[in-house]
Amino acid sequence: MTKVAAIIGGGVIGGAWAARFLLNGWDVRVFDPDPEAERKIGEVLGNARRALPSLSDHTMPAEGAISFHDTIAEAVAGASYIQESVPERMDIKHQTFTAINAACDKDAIIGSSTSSFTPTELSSEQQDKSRIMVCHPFNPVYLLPLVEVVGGSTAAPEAVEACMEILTSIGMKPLKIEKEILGHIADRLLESVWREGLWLVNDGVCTTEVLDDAIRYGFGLRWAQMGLFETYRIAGGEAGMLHFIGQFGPTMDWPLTHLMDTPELDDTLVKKIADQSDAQSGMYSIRELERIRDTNLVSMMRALKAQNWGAGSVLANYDAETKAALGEPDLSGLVRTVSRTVPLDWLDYNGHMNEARYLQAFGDATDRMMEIVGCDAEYIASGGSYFTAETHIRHIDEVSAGAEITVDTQVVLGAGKKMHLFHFMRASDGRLLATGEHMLIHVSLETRKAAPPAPHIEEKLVAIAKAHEALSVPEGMGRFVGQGR
Ligand SMILES: NC(=O)C1=CN([C@@H]2O[C@H](COP(=O)(O)OP(=O)(O)OC[C@H]3O[C@@H](n4cnc5c(N)ncnc54)[C@H](O)[C@@H]3O)[C@@H](O)[C@H]2O)C=CC1
Ligand SMILES: C[N+](C)(C)CC(=O)CC(=O)[O-]
Repeated sequence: MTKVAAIIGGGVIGGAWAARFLLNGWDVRVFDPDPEAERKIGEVLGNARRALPSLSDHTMPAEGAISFHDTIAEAVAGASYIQESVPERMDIKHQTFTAINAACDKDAIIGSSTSSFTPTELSSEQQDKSRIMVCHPFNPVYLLPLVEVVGGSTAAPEAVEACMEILTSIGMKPLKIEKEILGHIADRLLESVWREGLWLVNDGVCTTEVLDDAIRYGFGLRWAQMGLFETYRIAGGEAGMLHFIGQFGPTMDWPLTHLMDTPELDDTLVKKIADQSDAQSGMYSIRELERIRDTNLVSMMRALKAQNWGAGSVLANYDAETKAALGEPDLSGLVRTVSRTVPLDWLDYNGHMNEARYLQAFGDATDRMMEIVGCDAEYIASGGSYFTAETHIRHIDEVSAGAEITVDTQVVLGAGKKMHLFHFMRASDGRLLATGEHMLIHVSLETRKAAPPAPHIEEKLVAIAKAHEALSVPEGMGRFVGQGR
């Protein structure tokens, strides 16, 4: 059954929530009084379609349908999840929750994007407070996994759990915050850095650009993968956190910060900041800046996925789920071993998928075939595996970021220590993009030498190879470089 989400308020944050749900297969119903809302959300969706599928190594669910509605009552009809993202004003939030509560399904989860308010404040005018909670996301919501989920003393624990499950299923990392407090956790941290930044620009210590450089060339990279405490533990050397605090604790009493003090945001300071920001980034439109940000985030998060670390482990778990949803492959004909989108970081200076990525996709296809025959992580840990001995790739057609590609695999030979595979890579319109022919040899990981596979693996491989004898010999098999066409 199609799942339905309602998005109430479709600005910067609501539009990106809409994209996150839609691209995860949910139908999305939007209410926003802004006559330009549909255009703006359309543009955010365009950027999300370009970036989000890049994070996964498997095809995402088919996109849901988006619709725009004239009232909150219409938008929330039939929705099991409702996300409020109206302006950060308590009067508007209260009116919105009243309208939502009057019309929504009685067991629908209602999340608020509020960056400051607590669930107790948000639900204070509602009879039923049990399904209203803070679900505070981070911009861009369609890429960044974190959502601070705060049920406070008003939301029902089972509603909070149900909410966390939904957010996990759309590839997010719901972080349950047990104690409600203004600004939750992350914005309290961000605000102290923001406040200090305003002072440094106000006092003429640096420009907006120098300040941003101080973050992105240094501690920003550390924070992205280890946060604050783990980073400082390492900074304490072998003695760790105790030594770190021993050494730097006393500096906390030095006048290094303005903390609660804010410079007066008068016209002069606002103009100074806006002018410096224009000089720094005014050559790009906001949509261009979003695309630059998204490409960088995708590359960084994919790097973390390869390490199964931090934000990357959320992606790895999401991929495991999408892969499991594919079910068991049919082995009687060509076997589907890869189905994915070409990610943004696979492009090169020619504006198409780089040659090395063809091998990466074929390598993934081989890994999948190994898994199918039983050479999975558990078997490899027991000491057996396959090594690739020879590869021949033909680059037949080009493909660009965002394109859907598949790899189908023929087992040419699967007897003894040998596994001879022939991969066909195709675009979604059926174009043959490349072929990959690979000879793999089973090895003992102890001796690092050729060795027979376990009987259950050879049996399965032989059975697939036998079934594939009915397929025609792959065109191009056994070709050599320079051979005429
Ligand atoms: N911009 C950010 O970086 C973040 C914002 N948030 C939170 O998200 C919420 C929305 O903020 P933004 O998207 O930045 O604001 P925004 O100004 O971009 O969008 C607000 C949207 O709400 C619509 N709106 C106004 N009155 C409405 C009503 N009565 N019913 C429905 N829609 C209405 C507006 O037309 C606009 O499209 C706030 O609670 C904010 O604290 C959370 C995380 C990050
Ligand atoms: C500026 N802000 C407080 C609304 C920012 C956030 O709430 C989170 C973010 O995305 O930075």
